[in-house]
Amino acid sequence: MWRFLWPYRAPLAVSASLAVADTVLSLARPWPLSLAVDHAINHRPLTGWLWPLGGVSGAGLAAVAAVGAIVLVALSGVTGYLTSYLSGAAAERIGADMRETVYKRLLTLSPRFHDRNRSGDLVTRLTGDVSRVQDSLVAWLVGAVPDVLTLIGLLVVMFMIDPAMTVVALVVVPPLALLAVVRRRQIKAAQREARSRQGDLASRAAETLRHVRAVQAFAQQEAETGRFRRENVGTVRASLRALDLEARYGPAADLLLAAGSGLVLWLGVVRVTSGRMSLGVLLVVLAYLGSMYRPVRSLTRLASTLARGAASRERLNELLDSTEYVREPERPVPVPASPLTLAVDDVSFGYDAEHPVLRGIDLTLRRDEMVCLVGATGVGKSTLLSLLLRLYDPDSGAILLDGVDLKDVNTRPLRDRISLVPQDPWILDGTIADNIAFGQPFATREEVERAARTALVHPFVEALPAGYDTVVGEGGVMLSGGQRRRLALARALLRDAPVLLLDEPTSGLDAESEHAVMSAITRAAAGRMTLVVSHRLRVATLADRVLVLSGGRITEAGAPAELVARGGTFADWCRLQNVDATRPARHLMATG
Ligand SMILES: Nc1ncnc2c1ncn2[C@@H]1O[C@H](COP(=O)(O)OP(=O)(O)OP(=O)(O)O)[C@@H](O)[C@H]1O
Repeated sequence: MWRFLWPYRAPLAVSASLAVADTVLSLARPWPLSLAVDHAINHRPLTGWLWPLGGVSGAGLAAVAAVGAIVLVALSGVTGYLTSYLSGAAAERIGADMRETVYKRLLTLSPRFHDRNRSGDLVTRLTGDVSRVQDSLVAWLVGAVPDVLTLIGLLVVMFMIDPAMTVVALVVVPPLALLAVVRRRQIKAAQREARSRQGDLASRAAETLRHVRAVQAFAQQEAETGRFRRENVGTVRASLRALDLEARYGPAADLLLAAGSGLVLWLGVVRVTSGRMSLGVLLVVLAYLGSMYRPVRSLTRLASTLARGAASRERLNELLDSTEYVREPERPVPVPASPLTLAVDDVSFGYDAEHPVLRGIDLTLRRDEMVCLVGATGVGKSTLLSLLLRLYDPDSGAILLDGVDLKDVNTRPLRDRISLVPQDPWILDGTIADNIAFGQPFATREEVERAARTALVHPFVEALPAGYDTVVGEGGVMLSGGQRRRLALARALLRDAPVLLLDEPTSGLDAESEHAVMSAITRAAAGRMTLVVSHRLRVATLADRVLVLSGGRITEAGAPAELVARGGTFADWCRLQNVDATRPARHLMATG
């Protein structure tokens, strides 16, 4: 966490200095009282630093004491304001930096990490936990630092006035410290549990709201509300446990402090009555004691805030310290600017060690070639695309772009060479133009429109009142499935990358749209390496080669007509889907 504090060392140092000034002012605050009691009322001689007031009358001394008290409070107000504002502003900025760092890290962490963690919980960490750490920072700066300084100052002055009484007042400190340490540990554990419950609750709410249509279609509102209620109650219970620990802590600390005050009062009265201490000094000592116990008490209360912050800090550190991201090479090799081949060489991969998904896959993709990977659902087709994008690294084997292993290049330039049309076209809540330009933010409107025309987005956009500036809603809710798919295709085309990966590009389209998208793909594939993954075998008729993936291996490979002639699985599937793969469609599509 120190790296977040370091850039704000100047304002933090200024506010710490002001806190010292505030401490000095608060140490001076009881002295006007002593001046009034011992000198204005009891007419004790004015010695030491009070000699300039030698000739002043009793009433005059009382007025000096009153004005002094007001000036001290006013100055203290100014330093207090500046300390609060400067440290609070620094904490806000530190919080913003922290949020940005956590967000950046979340975007870097590999899909493996995101597969394990629920997005609602991650959002809770990004917002709620960062705020709590920020609160604890403010508490440190505005609370702990001035309190500790005040305490040290008070102890020094009290020790100078009366060492024995100071030692008596300090008797309660060791049990208080023990109480703080034990309670802090318990509160932190309870707060961690509460935060994790809150994260789960946010995840459930986010997931349900994202799929609210399904919830309504299956009439599950009641059931979902019930499930939410149970988790909500669990969250409240966890928070109450933490609250209970925090609430018990205050009175226990107060009791210890009261015991200390009682002892000092008794000793002070004995000393005043035996003439070893003036009443004014006793009043100052008691005022100091009150002032001393205030920071001690607020420090004990602070322990709860800090424990809460510590629990959140642990949750953030889990993200910041996570090493679950695709490693960038130490000495990266440049990525070929316009590669000619993409080769998968004996690649095996599984999401976990026990369940291999791909075993010994070999495939080569050449420029201006379209390869179609077909296979049953869940066989690992999309997984292979993820490996080509280096979202995961293969367990064995290598993927080579013009002979360069993907592990030896930086991910950013590698992904710049690849355009992906994902199976589930991801649409963000913005305009159609924003969505098309997502991977190419500086594209001109002409370039956006050109990609939109190729991907057959233009015809339906023209019919919309705001055209390319139409806002499509969260997840593209205002578009049909087919429109979303075409939008994703336009986005991929705009990137103008040498490698084009298409995951089920024609699923969910009617025959006419399928034909149109196939013709768009044909035009987009010109001069590129294109790998299409599909169930729909009509799209396979576009390909130069078809690969059949079965049981994690490639079991058939060849031109579509060749595979039909061989009479294997592909031929059977073509028969089932009523597709004639003996006539290559790519040439027909390209010529319109
Ligand atoms: N993130 C993941 N974590 C664990 N297992 C996964 C993950 N993604 C996919 N799988 C599993 O890996 C296997 C291959 O999944 P993949 O999505 O690659 O199949 P697919 O051939 O693309 O299927 P479909 O045609 O239905 O899209 C499946 O058994 C799936 O359950």
